[in-house]
Amino acid sequence: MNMHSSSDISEAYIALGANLGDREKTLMEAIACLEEHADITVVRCSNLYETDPVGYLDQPCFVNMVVAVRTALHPESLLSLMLEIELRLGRERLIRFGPRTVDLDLLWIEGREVDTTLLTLPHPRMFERAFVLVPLADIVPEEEASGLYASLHEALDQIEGKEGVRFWKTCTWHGASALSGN
Ligand SMILES: Nc1ncnc2c1ncn2[C@@H]1O[C@H](COP(=O)(O)OP(=O)(O)OP(=O)(O)O)[C@@H](O)[C@H]1O
Ligand SMILES: Nc1nc2c(c(=O)[nH]1)N=C(CO)CN2
Repeated sequence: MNMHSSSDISEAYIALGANLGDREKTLMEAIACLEEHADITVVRCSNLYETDPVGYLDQPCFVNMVVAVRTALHPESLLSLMLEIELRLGRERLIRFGPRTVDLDLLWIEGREVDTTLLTLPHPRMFERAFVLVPLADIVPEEEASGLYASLHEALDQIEGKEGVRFWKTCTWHGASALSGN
């Protein structure tokens, strides 16, 4: 039995990044893993951007994107699923801000502010990062009630480093069947 009523469902934004291996394939696999979960529906995907590394410079360019999901999961459960997906896809934590097969960051959940040792929402560095804001702007609707649209565009107007974020490809995500070939 589904224990969640539709009023428990909120929209969440998740940033994805990869700079090792087949970056696009890994990002599509990460989206498939999210969608596989019974309580998550991926509703929008940004374009894919190739981005210069920020923070730790001696590493390959990243591919970054953002997805919007609708979910009945609590924020902490969503985060632990995201960490599990990173591990499943081969992520190792070696250098802070360093190279990674895949990274999933929980950016924003409508109406939720969290500040615990495991989770901070909104993500504390999201408004400083062009590699997050540019793809996020692809998929946040202007009528977004929470004010995210306004905050994001205000930050985007002022932020430096947008030239390090280059459109690469449109997203080819068309549901899990697209990956399995079914
Ligand atoms: N909003 C959030 N999204 C993802 N992780 C978060 C968030 N808030 C707190 N964390 C915590 O941060 C820890 C480290 O995350 P991670 O290794 O992905 O950091 P990072 O990618 O190196 O740096 P950054 O967080 O700046 O992207 C996670 O284990 C998680 O508990
Ligand atoms: N361009 C880019 N740079 C980064 C990224 C990322 O996803 N893209 N992630 C980091 C770790 O949080 C550190 N630096």
